[in-house]
Amino acid sequence: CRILVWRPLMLSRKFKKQGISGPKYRILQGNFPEIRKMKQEAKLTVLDPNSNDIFPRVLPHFHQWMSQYGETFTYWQGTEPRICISDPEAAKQILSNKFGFFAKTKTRPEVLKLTGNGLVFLDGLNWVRHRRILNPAFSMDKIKLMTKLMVDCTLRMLDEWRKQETSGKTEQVLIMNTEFKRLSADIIATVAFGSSYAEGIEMFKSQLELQKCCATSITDVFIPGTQYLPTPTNLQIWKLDRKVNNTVKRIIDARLELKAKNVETDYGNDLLGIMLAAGRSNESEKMLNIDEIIEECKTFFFAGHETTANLLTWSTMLLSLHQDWQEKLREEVFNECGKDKIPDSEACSKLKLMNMVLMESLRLYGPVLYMIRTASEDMKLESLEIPKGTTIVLPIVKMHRDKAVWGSDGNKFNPLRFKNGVSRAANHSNALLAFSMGPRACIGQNFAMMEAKTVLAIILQRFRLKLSGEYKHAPADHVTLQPQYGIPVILQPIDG
Ligand code: HEM
Repeated sequence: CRILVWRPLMLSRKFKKQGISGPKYRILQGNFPEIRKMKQEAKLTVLDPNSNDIFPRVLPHFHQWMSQYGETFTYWQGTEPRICISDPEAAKQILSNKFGFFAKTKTRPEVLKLTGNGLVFLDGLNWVRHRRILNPAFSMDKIKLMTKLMVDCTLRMLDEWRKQETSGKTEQVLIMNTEFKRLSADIIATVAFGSSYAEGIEMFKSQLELQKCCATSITDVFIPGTQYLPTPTNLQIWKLDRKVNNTVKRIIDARLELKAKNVETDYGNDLLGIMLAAGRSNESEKMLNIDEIIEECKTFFFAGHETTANLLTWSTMLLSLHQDWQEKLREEVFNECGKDKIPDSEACSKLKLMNMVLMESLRLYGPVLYMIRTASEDMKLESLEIPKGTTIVLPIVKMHRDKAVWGSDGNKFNPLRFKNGVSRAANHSNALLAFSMGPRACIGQNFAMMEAKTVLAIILQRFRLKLSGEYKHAPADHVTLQPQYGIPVILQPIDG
């Protein structure tokens, strides 16, 4: 009674007193029925490829409620009270809070199966311990060493493309989102876990299926306990989870075996090696147990491949659409890396224009659509009083194109806005939240940027890219931002 009726009533009143309202609460369901309906309708639309105004399509419920109730509004995710806030200063206060007052929001069990209960969802001392152990795996020195492996995986993908070429044809059409997902799965499997291409692809396939289950269930009411019922969806989720766990265990066992047979003197200095070494630590604050290692493997596999694949996908779409920028980047790649030399980390760090294009791509088509935090105490946020237990939603898709923050061309593709650095691109220094900010900012940011630059440099050296006439511009919320109908791109060999 308290959760279903009393709390929603009291909280709605508390917010109303502060001049904040939103769609009406419905017992148990909250606003799920409206969210489902609006999302289904939005998915039927197709946008003009030149339009970057994707907010109404991707998060139609937020768009609708903002126009009805104002930029700050409340809504109900089932019985969970949520407040949506788009102000970058408020976002900064939330994300930079070091005392855990804006904690990670508890997530649904099926999402945890997909992402693993690792760094992304941990909180408190557990998070501190994990982050301290894992940080060294992502130092710039380590990432530079990883670049060579990233190159090898990319060249392997190009070999595959060559095999698929139809004889006599110089051009070929590829569905770039699929290609990049496979590639980034291969890269994270090789670079972070030292595993084989086959194992990487197996993880990628199982996680892709799990992601489909999550994308459909996320707008259903969650009743605690139902995750244990043998429903067809749960049976499917359990099966996929078992597959993922088995693959992870095989990868871990292979590494332990190398050490046991004295083929290697330590566990290796990649992410997996660092975690396994922590597994042997005698100091509790430097120690990870085997279950924690398995969960972290799932987390890094998912977070490490899905997001970067999206960055590559949308950047390719934008470069295919903006031929002038494609030419500028190719020229830069030729100047810094040469026409047919394999790019290394040093050359890639000199690609200033490419960096600007990637930032603009992350602004307009960043993989993470919104971030959420829960107030663990009654909190004051600027003039707003946020009651304990309220979930705060930061709608990145909306904030990244806010004309008041980014200027009148907020919806336009203009990489030059980043020419003086990220902090000067808008009228708030933390306006770009693609990698978040503060203590919980993305641990893999440098890794992702190095991977994106390496892969794009190698492709631009060899191909001209053009969008196929089949392309339908339909960015959609599938846990991350995905092209609903894929991104078919025509690749013309440069020397062809
Ligand atoms: C373009 C690529 C990427 C984007 C846009 C991105 C974005 C983000 C964002 C927005 C967060 C904060 C989420 C939140 O607090 O709610 C985050 C956290 C995280 N990311 Fe990334 N990410 C990317 C690539 C990567 C890669 C390559 C890895 C690993 C290899 C990675 C691993 C993580 C982890 C483990 C966290 C949790 C950090 C913590 O809470 O301490 N990400 N990422």
